[in-house]
Amino acid sequence: MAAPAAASGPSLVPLKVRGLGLALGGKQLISGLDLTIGGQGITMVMGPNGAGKSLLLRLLHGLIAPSAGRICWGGHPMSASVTRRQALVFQKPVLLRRSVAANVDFVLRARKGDARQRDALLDRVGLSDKAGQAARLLSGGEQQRVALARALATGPEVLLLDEPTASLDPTSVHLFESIIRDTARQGVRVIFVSHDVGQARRMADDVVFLHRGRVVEHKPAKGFFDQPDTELARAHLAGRLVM
Ligand SMILES: Nc1ncnc2c1ncn2[C@@H]1O[C@H](COP(=O)(O)OP(=O)(O)OP(=O)(O)O)[C@@H](O)[C@H]1O
Repeated sequence: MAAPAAASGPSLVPLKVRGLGLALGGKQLISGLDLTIGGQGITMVMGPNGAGKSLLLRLLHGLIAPSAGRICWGGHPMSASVTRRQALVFQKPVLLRRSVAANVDFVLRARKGDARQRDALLDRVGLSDKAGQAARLLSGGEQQRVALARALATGPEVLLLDEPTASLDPTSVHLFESIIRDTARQGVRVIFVSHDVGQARRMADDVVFLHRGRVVEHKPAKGFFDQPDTELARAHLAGRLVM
């Protein structure tokens, strides 16, 4: 399937997936999945509930091992050194019972980062004024921005996002999206799972549409939204696709 390219910018780590399969609990959840992402811009992953979007992100981040096939990032097969250059943000923020600043410091320390970098990261996610507060007492949107600051603190080449704004209000969503756009412009490959068609339209340079553990379409965003190739994608966009 053709992999699209968007605006010019710093070159991003390419992804090549071939014949990916995953069986769990006796069920074949992903099979024969091929995907090439080599262009610029943000890739949105869409598909109905249970399509395999979260499993695909976990496979791409090396959290689970495939039953078949291979995944190469920048020409390198999955390994600890590949995944160290990636970060994954989940729908529910995973934070330490510490202050906002300490949450970011914890990640930075492993990378020999300093307080100046932490302050810059908190500024980037709009949380400078909350640095001393307990992270777990922040609002959901603020906690998700702490999670994003922690992800960015790792200096990732690849940022994987699994419905990170699903429980945020529109203002928090807007802020989160603008940070992601800036991050992508600065040379980070962003792969973003979302159920929200409006968000996918706002964010996507290309769209990967999954159904039943397979890539059904991978197209530049405009083509996908204006003229999907398949009835499955048309049905999904119209809100009438069931598994
Ligand atoms: N550990 C597991 N063992 C067995 N089945 C699993 C496991 N994890 C996920 N599944 C199944 O795999 C399928 C794909 O799950 P996945 O979470 O990737 O879907 P998704 O596309 O992210 O869905 P949603 O939009 O609802 O979050 C689902 O049918 C799910 O029940």
